[in-house]
Amino acid sequence: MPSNASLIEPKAMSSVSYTLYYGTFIHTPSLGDLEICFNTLVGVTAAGDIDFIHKNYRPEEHDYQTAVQFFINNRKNRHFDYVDYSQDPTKFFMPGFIDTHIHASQFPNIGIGLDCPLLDWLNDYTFPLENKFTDSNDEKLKFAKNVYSKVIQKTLTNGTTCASYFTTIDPHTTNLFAELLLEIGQRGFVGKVCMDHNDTYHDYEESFEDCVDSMNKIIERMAQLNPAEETLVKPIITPRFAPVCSRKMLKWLGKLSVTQDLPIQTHISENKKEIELVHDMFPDCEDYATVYDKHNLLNSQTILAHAIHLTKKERKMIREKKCSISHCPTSNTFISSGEAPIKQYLYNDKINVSLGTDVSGGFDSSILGIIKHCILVSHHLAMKTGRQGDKLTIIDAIYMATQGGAKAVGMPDKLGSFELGKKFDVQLIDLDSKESNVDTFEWQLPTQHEGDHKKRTKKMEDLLGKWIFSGDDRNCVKVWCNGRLVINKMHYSRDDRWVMVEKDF
Ligand SMILES: O=c1[nH]c(=O)c2nc[nH]c2[nH]1
Ligand SMILES: [Zn+2]
Repeated sequence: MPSNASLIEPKAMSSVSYTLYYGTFIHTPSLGDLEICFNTLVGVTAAGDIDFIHKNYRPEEHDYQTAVQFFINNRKNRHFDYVDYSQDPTKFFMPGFIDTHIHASQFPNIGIGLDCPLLDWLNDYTFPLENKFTDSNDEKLKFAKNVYSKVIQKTLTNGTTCASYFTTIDPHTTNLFAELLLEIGQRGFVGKVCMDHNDTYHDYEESFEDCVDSMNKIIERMAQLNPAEETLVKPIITPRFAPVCSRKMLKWLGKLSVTQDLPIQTHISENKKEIELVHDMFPDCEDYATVYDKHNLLNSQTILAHAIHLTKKERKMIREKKCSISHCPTSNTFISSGEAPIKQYLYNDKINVSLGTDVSGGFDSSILGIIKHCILVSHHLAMKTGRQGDKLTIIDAIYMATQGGAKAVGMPDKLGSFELGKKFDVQLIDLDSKESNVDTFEWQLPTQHEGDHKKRTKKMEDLLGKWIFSGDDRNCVKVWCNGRLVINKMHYSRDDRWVMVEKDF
């Protein structure tokens, strides 16, 4: 938001419903930049677009009635909601989290397979589970529906409003997954896993021809599914990782990305044995990144998960091709893959980095959890290297979880922060929610009447630390996706002080 924001004239709008949100809005509009906006009034259209922002709006200083009147007159619309949390210092709005790497089909395996290295972990735990989604008879559809509904609900209740998912090789249950996203109300990129060369586990692979057929099926189905003029679910081209893909398939997928203008996601350089395997399988390619580049799979719409052991040359290539990295610290720790030097990627190599839960290599489906873990892992890396500069800050982590994620999924102008024209994909945090694990004391709260703005801001920054390190899903009390309220835990709360009124001024 511009710091000298004044009442901004909203665009003409014909819809009958409009919502004004008033309270503290916190975001990281650019890397290293945390903005805490107290007493901010945000207007959201029925289509879920932010079309009005007024920072530091004080009813007692401005003519509040006039401002609301302005809305009504300009819209010929007397019906709107007004939601006010401004009096409560423990409540604040944050952009919804964006999880840029998660395997929906692996949700039942959370917590299973500790310390099993990647290639064994895939054969022992992951491929057998994913294979259960194949053959779409009624039983399989029931199985998939159960798992997929749970993972969407779980991530949404943790504040994830958008995610880039891997499903399995199966197109039918992948389409079912997209339908569930729309029904439950989460924005999603849906990746049918492509793998036609699984040398170590032949039970779970597809032929090249089946892959082509399945991709056509999901592209066609998702084009039908979205509501008019909105893209809430979108296919994402998903070669699983180089070791299980033929050159023919990689080449076809690269071409498909261009002809259909579709994003790409895959894994890269997660584990040292995996890197050796790629060198053996693609001896003509200098490194792992070159394998993808040779097949036209690296561009500004590519998300590369893990990227722990990159060479300098690979980092340069990733930067030049404008790919994004999805950092998955929980998974990298759980299956002992390594510590990625994220601070260097962000600030020295100038690569866009986002966060991924990587369920179920990662055991935590909450991006708030991944924020904690990425900071702690970076501290361990700094202790090992002796470089203080390897430590990630809270601001870095929030950025990766929101605006960095928005860039990674190709929606930097629509998601990730509070700006005019962006979508209202938002979470309401309440540190004082029912059964909250966060303890706050009266003297730690930034109040309206705090004369000193700096002091109030510092107190809010401290509260952010409390939320990140001792908070959890219980503090994420409301979630909106595309302006639609999709999670509401405040129905029965004694402390529910929000008001929703339809006034006739
Ligand atoms: O963490 C991971 N999870 C997976 O499912 C996978 N497949 C290839 N490489 C992978 N890494
Ligand atoms: Zn993964």
